[in-house]
Amino acid sequence: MPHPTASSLGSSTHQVSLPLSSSCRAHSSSASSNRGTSTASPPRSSPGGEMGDVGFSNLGLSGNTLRAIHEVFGFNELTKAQAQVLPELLGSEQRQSDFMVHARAGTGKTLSYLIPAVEHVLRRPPPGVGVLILAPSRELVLQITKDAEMLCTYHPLQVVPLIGGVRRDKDESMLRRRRPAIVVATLGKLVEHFESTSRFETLFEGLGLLVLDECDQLLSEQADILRSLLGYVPRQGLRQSLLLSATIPSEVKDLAARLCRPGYQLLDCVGEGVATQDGVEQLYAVCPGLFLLTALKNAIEQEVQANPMGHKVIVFFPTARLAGFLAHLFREQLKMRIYELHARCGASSRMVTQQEFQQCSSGILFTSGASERGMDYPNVSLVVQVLAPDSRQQYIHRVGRTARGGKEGRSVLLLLDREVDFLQHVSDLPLSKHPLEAELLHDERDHLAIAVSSAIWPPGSPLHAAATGAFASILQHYQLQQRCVSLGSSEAAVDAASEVMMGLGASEPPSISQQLAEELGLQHCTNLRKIAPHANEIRAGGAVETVQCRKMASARSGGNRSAPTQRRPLAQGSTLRMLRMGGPRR
Ligand SMILES: Nc1ncnc2c1ncn2[C@@H]1O[C@H](COP(=O)(O)OP(=O)(O)OP(=O)(O)O)[C@@H](O)[C@H]1O
Repeated sequence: MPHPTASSLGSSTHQVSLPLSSSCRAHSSSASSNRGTSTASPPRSSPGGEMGDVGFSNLGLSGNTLRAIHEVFGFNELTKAQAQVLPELLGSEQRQSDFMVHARAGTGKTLSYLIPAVEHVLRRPPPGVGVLILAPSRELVLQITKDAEMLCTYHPLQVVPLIGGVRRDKDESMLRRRRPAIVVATLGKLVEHFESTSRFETLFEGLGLLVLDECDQLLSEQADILRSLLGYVPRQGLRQSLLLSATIPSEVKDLAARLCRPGYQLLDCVGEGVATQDGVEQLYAVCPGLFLLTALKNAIEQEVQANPMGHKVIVFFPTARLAGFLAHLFREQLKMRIYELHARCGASSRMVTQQEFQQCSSGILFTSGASERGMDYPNVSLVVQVLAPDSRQQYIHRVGRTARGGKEGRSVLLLLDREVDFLQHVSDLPLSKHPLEAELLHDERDHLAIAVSSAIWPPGSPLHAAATGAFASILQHYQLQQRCVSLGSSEAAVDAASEVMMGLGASEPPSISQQLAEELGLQHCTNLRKIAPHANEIRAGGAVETVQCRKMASARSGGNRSAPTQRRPLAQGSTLRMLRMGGPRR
């Protein structure tokens, strides 16, 4: 299929911004969402003070939409953000205007666009798909689909998700069978269909509404692919666009202005106010790399002890490989049950984990980018961020996974001592030093240091391979992604990554391939061990673990890879224990 010319993103329009009152703070219902359960619940009463005073019944919605809001979601009143946004969006079709919505995380943006979307297709039944909703991750697409289906419970409208990891022929048969009015998709999967599936574009000829959820991420990180997509769907003038996010930096406003029709409106529920939701206590602790694991374990432990039956913890890592390695380490070495969800998990396991973590009353999830935006896990009591986030926006979205819907929660940021620069980027947020920082760094009789000693994850073991991949991914993170922390030099990035790995129990920093070192601009770093390319190389999670490397490692450990105690660190004290001597002990 020929590639149509890209349209709207390239054209320029002028922007008319109509900021609303900035008095709209992030208050919403304390009622928990029905996500994660399929049963309808009775209407919930709204908590005084948390909600706006507008009822859904005042919006002039169709009877079946209203019934679903009351009976399936159990909501009566709009959140304050919804009260600002929904009347504008519902009345906008006649005015032919596009909208950008800026409202804090957890304030109900999803229903703010789903309700107008459903009313739109009811008023103007499309020949094919009438509403296309784009979101940056598979998990978010599935969550939005579920909400859309709940909202359509009493309407004969079908919703279909299109995400990576599902075969295209399966998508095609679902589209043929269900004939959806609403499609929710990740950009990559959608463009793949437009490029490869016969007559796919005809489905979208009657598209009247395009929604970009987490628009700043789609516009900045997926701009090229978004531009391709816009070549396939009806032009700007023929459809309405709604763009939403909890973070809309000014450069994104400029990009968005090109996607929207001239005269688009900005509905700003945050204004000059604090960018994070009211109910979240935000703390940070500064840890030497060698104590990172201790701080993480203690932060989780404190939460479990405070809330044995209802602790729900999300731990964010900067990379999928680090999340995977730590999940493995916690399970094997610390015997803790950990949910794991990141880009390196298979598609079906991601779906299962998402559902399980949504439904559990207590649990600990180790994750990375896949969960940081839009995900609505009910009752998350603690969010931990390990290492400095890449950006202010990332920090805000991650914090937004707790204290949603007017509830309360805590967030703890674990920064390396080299990363304190990050705090400048969030100096306007109510983030304070953890009052129990010293306790977080305390490892009773080096219990943890011993437990994670690398002697019991010898070269050749899955944990060793995962550690090698995690190390490479941290280097990649510092060299290519981290925009808020300047470590000063490539050597300092290697030192930071090495320290983290030693803190996680490695007896020495892993090595990476010469090729990867060159790709990351680290080939001249004398503090980095590099392995020359080898014919028998084995890809081990992004780093290259060669047969030669394994032989070397095996030789170092006495030639017997299956004998974990060659270096007897448990008897003599682990490398980590020894390295920590003189560190913050208590
Ligand atoms: N009117 C309402 N009354 C009570 N609860 C609501 C209402 N609207 C939404 N909620 C609930 O509030 C929670 C957060 O809503 P939602 O996921 O739409 O937030 P969001 O603003 O999209 O957040 P994010 O920026 O993280 O994507 C959900 O559990 C949702 O079901």
